[in-house]
Amino acid sequence: MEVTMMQQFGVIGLSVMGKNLALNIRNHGFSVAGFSIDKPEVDALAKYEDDKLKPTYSWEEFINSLEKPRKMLIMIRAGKPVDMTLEKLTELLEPGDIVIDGGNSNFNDTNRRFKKLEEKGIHFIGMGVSGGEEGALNGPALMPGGDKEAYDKVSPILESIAAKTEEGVPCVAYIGPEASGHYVKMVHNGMEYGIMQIICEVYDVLRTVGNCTNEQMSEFFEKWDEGQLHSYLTEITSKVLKQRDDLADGYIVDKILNVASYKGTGNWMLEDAIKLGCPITVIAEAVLARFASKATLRDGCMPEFKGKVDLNQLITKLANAYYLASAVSYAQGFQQLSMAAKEYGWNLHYPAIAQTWEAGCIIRSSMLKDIENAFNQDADLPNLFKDKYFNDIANKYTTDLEEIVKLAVEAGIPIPTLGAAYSYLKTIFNPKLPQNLLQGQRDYFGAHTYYRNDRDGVYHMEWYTEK
Ligand SMILES: NC(=O)C1=CN([C@@H]2O[C@H](COP(=O)(O)OP(=O)(O)OC[C@H]3O[C@@H](n4cnc5c(N)ncnc54)[C@H](OP(=O)(O)O)[C@@H]3O)[C@@H](O)[C@H]2O)C=CC1
Ligand SMILES: O=C(CO)[C@H](O)[C@H](O)COP(=O)(O)O
Repeated sequence: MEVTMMQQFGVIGLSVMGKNLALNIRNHGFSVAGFSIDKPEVDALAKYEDDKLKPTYSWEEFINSLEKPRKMLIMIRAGKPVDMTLEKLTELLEPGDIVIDGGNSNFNDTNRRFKKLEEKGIHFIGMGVSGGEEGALNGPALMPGGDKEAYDKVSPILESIAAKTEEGVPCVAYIGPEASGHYVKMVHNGMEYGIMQIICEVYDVLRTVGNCTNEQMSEFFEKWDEGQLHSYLTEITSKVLKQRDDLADGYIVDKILNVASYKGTGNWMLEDAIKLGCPITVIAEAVLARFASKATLRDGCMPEFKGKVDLNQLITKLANAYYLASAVSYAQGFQQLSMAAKEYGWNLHYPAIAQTWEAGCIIRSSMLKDIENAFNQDADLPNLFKDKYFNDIANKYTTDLEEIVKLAVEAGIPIPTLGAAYSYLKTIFNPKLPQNLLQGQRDYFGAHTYYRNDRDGVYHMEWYTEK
């Protein structure tokens, strides 16, 4: 009698991410079934079929191939497709089954779906996944949130497929209840937007003020990647800059249209920052810079630097400015996480979150170890720059950031994130902000009241006599 082997895990959606995650799971010794509504995607997976990898061609075949309680990952386009998939799954699943949504879903959607599936006894995990195509296959960073009980049942698979830190720790940690996992991924992506835009501005200063060639810039980023600026984004920037065009002469970076696209996770972070009142200025500028790249009139004069600089000094200052501005992007991300945790009642463990990002993901960098250390020393750190290491780098590098900002202004180069990082640092360490005047204005026109800096209580000034 033929015995049908049941699969330990299932993956729905076999595009770049889903297919590679299915292969990663199989490569780690777990049996996996794959399904997509798109038959060619299943056919592509079928090329790897073996006793641990089963392509399936219908919802029923997929569901019936899974061991109970069923454990599965949805890896499809975020938004309506996820709702449609969950609707189909609720017809077929049983209480106790576990569904993970690994796409970049909006955390508000995840909260809604979590509650809806909970009513049916189905466990729902909203899980951020980072690492792109390559990470999905060889080790992504995973940010699961939802039922802890359900997480414990899938954690052996997740820990096994995740990237590992230098110390061998899997880049996956249970984040917390409800949509906290997708929230953390959203913040990851916001910081990613921030650091990517910072790098673009560094590139702009290098090419305009430093008059550097693509090959030179590529070498600088390569060199930086060997030091404290070591990060995935530094590394790939070096590679992007030196890539030759495959359709014409020259470098591909000079042919790529300079209009930024986005799928919107950074935008969502900004939306929630506004709701929470969180000053994520660098990330906000990075989101807006993508919009601005579409809105530009393109008919003004090109940035031009007429002064003289010592290239070696420029490189050193730029490296320091890049490092410090990246620290601001991370600091703002963690600030939003702590404000969200309070607002939504989540007990987030910041060292574990930093550790999850140390390998496998797009924002991995050597700075994340310093962030992990900072939160290990003080779990309630109100701002990363309160930590000694980050306070020291702010003291050490703010002058260089300031000089880069001045050079960029002199050359007419827009520096929304470098400028925002500078202003943020000048704000958080400033005991003499000018918002006393703003409070006076508000009280003048709207009787909005103000606090005083010399005595307790709430005050209102009779600014003028009624006519
Ligand atoms: N690409 C990346 O680097 C990363 C992506 N992600 C996230 O992972 C998820 C998957 O990403 P990726 O692999 O790039 O693929 P896409 O985001 O391009 O989504 C394509 C997949 O979604 C499926 N799909 C679309 N509509 C439906 C529907 N109505 N019902 C069922 N399936 C549907 C597609 O099937 P069909 O071909 O039939 O349309 C295909 O399998 C997304 O949420 C993405 O944001 C997360 C981290 C990194
Ligand atoms: O999640 C990701 C990386 O971490 C995805 O690549 C995402 O699409 C990036 O965001 P955007 O498309 O808005 O640039």
